Amino acid sequence: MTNLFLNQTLEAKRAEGKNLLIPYIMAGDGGLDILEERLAFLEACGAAAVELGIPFSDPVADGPVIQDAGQRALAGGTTLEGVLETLQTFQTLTIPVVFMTYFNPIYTYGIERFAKDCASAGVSGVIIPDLPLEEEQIVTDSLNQRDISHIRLAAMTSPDERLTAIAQRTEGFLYAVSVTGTTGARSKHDSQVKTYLQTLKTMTDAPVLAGFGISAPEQARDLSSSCDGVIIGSKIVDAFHKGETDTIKHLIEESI
Ligand SMILES: O=P(O)(O)OC[C@@H](O)[C@@H](O)c1c[nH]c2ccccc12
Repeated sequence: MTNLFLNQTLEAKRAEGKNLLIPYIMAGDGGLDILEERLAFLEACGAAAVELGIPFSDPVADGPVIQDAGQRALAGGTTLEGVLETLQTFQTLTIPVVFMTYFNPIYTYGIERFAKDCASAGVSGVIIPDLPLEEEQIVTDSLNQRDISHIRLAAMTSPDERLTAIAQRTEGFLYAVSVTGTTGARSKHDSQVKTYLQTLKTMTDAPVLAGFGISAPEQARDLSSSCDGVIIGSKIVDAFHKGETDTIKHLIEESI
């Protein structure tokens, strides 16, 4: 089963006529003791869900801002175990949290144990950027048994046939990677991005969110007009690190 809390929350925001906005933050950047406060802040700003990164030593798809945040989190002693334990201590999560983690930390932790602990920590979904469709079943089955959604990523370079398979299998939402390359703010997107987003919309009933390279409300609204919303990482990670919470509030409020 897919995660109802995530599905219903996204649906409710869409029914209000809002664009979906999912901020990415790195767990443990600034310490795990501020995580609860950050989730509450993002929810109050109007975020639909939060994508929580698990720091990893070899983050192949991360750009420099996210890599640095990961290094800070690792230096502060953040582990997958610690993140799960911290989430367990929170009363109830009133905003859906989805993990963004490479496969290696899950494998090391133990796939079954990971699914079980995510469920008891209230994690709604998981994004695993380096797990190809052909290899995913062992993880997907464990997640689905615990009602955790496996959110798939679509790449602009994939042929239509593969995109269709990804779009049909995705749970919760479809993460439409909207650049070729790593994460990080960019000032503009390829003109083909909107066509790609519209094509993905025809392939699935799940919400489609564009991510990578989005850092301004105009950009977010522009891309959202071709799908259901956007994911913003580097800009938000950087603003939290600098203590610029007003920037985050403004960015979210003006994007949705
Ligand atoms: O930072 P950006 O360009 O706003 O992109 C979001 C991104 O950071 C976040 O979703 C993410 C961080 N690491 C990833 C690895 C793969 C896919 C996605 C991610």
